[in-house]
Amino acid sequence: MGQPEIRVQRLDPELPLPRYAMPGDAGADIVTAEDCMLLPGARAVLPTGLAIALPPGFAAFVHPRSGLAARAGMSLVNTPGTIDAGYRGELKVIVINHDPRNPIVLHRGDRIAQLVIQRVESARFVEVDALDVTERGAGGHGSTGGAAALGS
Ligand SMILES: O=c1ccn([C@H]2C[C@H](O)[C@@H](COP(=O)(O)OP(=O)(O)OP(=O)(O)O)O2)c(=O)[nH]1
Ligand SMILES: [Mg+2]
Repeated sequence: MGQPEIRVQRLDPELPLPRYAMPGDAGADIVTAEDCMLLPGARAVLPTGLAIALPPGFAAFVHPRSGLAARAGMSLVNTPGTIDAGYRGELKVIVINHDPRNPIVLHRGDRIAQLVIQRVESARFVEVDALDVTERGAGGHGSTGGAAALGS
């Protein structure tokens, strides 16, 4: 399959297009258009200066960056954020500071998240009276065991 082409509008012409840091990367980095200081536990909705037109049958997912997560405790509230194919508004990133002690300072132009472009299915939801029988059945939420014990 060829590389899909995605039209991007720079709402803020000084900021870069989404960019894969290395060839073959899954995530293309996107930046914040605004400075921001996140106190411990705080969140913010950050503009990116980008709008995109995904082709039908695609979605983009806004994922955290592991470096910022490991170094500073930053994540996204709704990770991964879902960008619908029909959305033409500005891409926003909903960041959160999970560090219990230290604030996180972000500057305009900092790479704060990464966009993963994926093909997705649009399903038909068909109502039935009963579902087919499977080995798992209704077991979930740790039903197969092996979960780490909670600390006391
Ligand atoms: O991290 C995100 C998540 C979503 N969006 C935009 C694109 C997406 O297509 C739209 C709606 O997102 P979602 O469906 O997750 O939010 P909702 O609360 O269900 O809003 P809506 O009722 O508009 O669908 O908001 C972003 O810019 N960033
Ligand atoms: Mg929605």
